[in-house]
Amino acid sequence: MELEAIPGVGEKTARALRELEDPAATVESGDVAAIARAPGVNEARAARVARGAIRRRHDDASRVLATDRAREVYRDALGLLKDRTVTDYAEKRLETFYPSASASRIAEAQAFAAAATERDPDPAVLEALSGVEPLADPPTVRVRDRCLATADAEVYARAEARVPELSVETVEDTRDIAELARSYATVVVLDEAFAGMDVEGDVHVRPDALETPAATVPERLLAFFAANRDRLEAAAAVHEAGDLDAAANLDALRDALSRLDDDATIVGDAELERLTAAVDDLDAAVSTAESVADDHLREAIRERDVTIEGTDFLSLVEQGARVDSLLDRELADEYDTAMARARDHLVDALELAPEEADLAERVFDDDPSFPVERDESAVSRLRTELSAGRDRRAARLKADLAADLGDLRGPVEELVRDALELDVALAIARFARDFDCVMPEVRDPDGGGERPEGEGGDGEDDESEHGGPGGFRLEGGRSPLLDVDFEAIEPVDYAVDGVRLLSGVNSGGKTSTLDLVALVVVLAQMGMPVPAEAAELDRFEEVHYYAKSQGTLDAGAFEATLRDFGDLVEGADGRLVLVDELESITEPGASAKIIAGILEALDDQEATAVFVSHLAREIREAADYDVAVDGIEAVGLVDGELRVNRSPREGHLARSTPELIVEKLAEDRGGEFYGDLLEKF
Ligand SMILES: Nc1ncnc2c1ncn2[C@@H]1O[C@H](COP(=O)(O)OP(=O)(O)OP(=O)(O)O)[C@@H](O)[C@H]1O
Repeated sequence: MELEAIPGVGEKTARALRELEDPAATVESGDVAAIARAPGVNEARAARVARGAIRRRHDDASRVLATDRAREVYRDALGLLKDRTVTDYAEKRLETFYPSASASRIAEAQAFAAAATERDPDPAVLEALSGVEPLADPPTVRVRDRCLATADAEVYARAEARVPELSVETVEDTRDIAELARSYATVVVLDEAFAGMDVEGDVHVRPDALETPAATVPERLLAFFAANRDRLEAAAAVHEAGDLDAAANLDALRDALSRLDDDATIVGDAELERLTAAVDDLDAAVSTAESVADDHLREAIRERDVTIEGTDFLSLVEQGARVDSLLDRELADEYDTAMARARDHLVDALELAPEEADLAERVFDDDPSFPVERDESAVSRLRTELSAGRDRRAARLKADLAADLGDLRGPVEELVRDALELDVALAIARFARDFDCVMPEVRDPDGGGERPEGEGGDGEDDESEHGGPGGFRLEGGRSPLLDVDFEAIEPVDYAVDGVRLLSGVNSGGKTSTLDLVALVVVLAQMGMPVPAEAAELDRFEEVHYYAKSQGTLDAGAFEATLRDFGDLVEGADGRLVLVDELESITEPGASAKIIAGILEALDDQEATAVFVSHLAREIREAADYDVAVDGIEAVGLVDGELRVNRSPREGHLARSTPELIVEKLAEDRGGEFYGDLLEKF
């Protein structure tokens, strides 16, 4: 796949993405964390790349969010979903859901969301999710006791790239290899040509060494698992808490992790621990053994009467002869016992194995002396033997563990990804539960689906080819973005096909209705469930939502706004237009005319539009066609408070707040003035 063909991926990003192991598959996977492993690509950029890949897959060039307010609603919708994630990953991954005009993309996202809403957001799973993060690549470990050797320049370059942990050395002949074997504990020769050579030391000819990194540098796998231990354990806990099928064998994973220390060394092997301790404690144990022998001899000498013959005494005095000979003669048995005790101490303290004990024997020789003296060269031989044993054991255990971890490497990647994706699904599930959502029906505007049925619609043309204006139908919609507790929100029913004016009392909920419609449409085209009892809508190409302007515009801003609407009415088919009190941009008379003109143009194009306005009557008069007006009705004034029916009534011009107040005064007070006033409405 040409990475540059993905919308939003330039040359630089493509170059970074090519550093990934399998760029095309990674980008297609939508795995934001995996994409973000490309150098210099942060998670926000990764989400954009994933979105671009989705667009490309669905040949989706749509830009549904056509205005600032529409984009704001999308951000709010996304925010509601993101608020329900546990991991940063899920937050970013949710950004790959965007309102689309592509039927296949919406269907794909709906399938994901529908499966997600089946999930049970179990608190134990959510708790476990808090420890899950994308797997990290630890920094390269340098291994200094092993090297790679080759005579081939190409192999050299490949080795440097593939196994950065080891030094790569150039060799020409076996002499060079023998030289290396003196500086490194292990030499791995990469060229077949050297097979069968006879070189002293730990030298292996392994032409496949670059293809089998687990065997060549087990440290790499160990470091990876050690660095990711917490994440792996958390991902395992998520699967267990949720009773989910795990991509990796969790027992095998736990067993492998229990053999691995945080610094990527081996733990839990008694033999390795014994050998490590023996090397570390060797000097101290030899000193203690000397003391044990000395104590014994000191005790023996103290309790012994020694008779020295005159000649011996003379030779002691005259020739400086050592007292050892005396010891040898007089205390031979005691000396043997002292030596035996010293050796026993060494064997016991260091827990030496029989073949090591043989070497320990030689640390204390049979030449009598007091104080007892160790044989340094024997100590050094013992140390070399123990260290070599320890290193051999560690290397074997590392290789064994790396082999086990190698089998788990792919599966744990999936295990963690599944846990993170579960967080995405659970966020959607929680959103759907928290706001009593339903999966909307998103219809193909060019036919196929049913037409929206407005209030009073007879549904007779249900089977007909879908032509004419588009629309939406909402039942029991409740916007979580309203400034009211969700439980206190009154459900709204509203069905629109074509162009409508929405009238209504002040604070009746007109703006809130536009917000609800925009939110439902944006969520629906993201493929998400929507906060309603039932919802169906045409798939809109663009959503143009204009919020109420703050006061009258000056001439320049007014002209700019008019130009916006000029572009709008000349735009593409399949638009949803939501406009809140456009009249506030200029004086009421002019506003009514302008709005009427825009409505006419939109009606001609069979767009779907809702214009909130207090000038419904004036607009209707100014328009050259019969403008449909819906109304949010006041049911009455109770204790000075308006009671409203939040669901707009179709074909009904709602009475305004002033009219209601005049009516109330006419009723309460009577008299000609209020009666005449009322008649003017
Ligand atoms: N469905 C609803 N359920 C509960 N309260 C609502 C609902 N819709 C609106 N409200 C309340 O009414 C308030 C006013 O709503 P909104 O701003 O939508 O009215 P409006 O008709 O646009 O008012 P205005 O004519 O002054 O612009 C909201 O802030 C909210 O508190």
